[in-house]
Amino acid sequence: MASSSGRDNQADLFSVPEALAIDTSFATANRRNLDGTSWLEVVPGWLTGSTDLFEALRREVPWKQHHRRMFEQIFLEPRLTASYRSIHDAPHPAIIEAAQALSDHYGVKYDSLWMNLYRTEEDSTGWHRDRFSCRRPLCIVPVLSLGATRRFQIKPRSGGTSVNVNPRSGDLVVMGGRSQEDWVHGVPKSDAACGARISVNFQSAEQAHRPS
Ligand SMILES: O=C(O)CCC(=O)C(=O)O
Ligand SMILES: [Fe+2]
Repeated sequence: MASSSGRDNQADLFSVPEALAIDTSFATANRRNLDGTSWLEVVPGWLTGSTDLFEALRREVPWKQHHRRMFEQIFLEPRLTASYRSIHDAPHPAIIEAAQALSDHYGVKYDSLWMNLYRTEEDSTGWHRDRFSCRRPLCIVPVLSLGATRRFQIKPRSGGTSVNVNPRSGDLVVMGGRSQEDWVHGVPKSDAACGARISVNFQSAEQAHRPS
């Protein structure tokens, strides 16, 4: 009897959702230089309890699919997006806490958000620079991944092989230095079936030269 109730307790323990928490020490941060002036940092497990945050954002954010004009043609973007011009309107308190931790750590005031919802492996973001949110040569752009693991790629604007990372739910990917000037990044479609992924891009008026 004792052992079977012990087992039950253990099963209960494992089903308890992890509390939402941010590693404000950035202890797992791993920075690599892309070249002499650009860098990419990955912080595995930066946010714990990310599944709850993923579910809340998926449910509560007013996701929309937008058209985009490219080469005189109009495309429906292969993903859903949402933007929050003020961090104070963020759809979950953990996002505000995350922005504060990022601002403290990277010395950039993150005050607005851009989010992507990749519904399935068919959704993607093409190669691009964050031109409108980064108008100064040196920028630091943190991107928090939630939900399914997808490939994030970055390659020199002038051509060359890409650096690939596969951020898991709760991992942070940070582009820094001249990476928005000299590099392009994207999230390609996946060959393997997968669930939904949300990426939260932290933006800053000071990097966009916008009055905050
Ligand atoms: O989903 C990602 O990891 C990156 C998204 C991105 O680069 C963007 O929205 O500008
Ligand atoms: Fe981007």
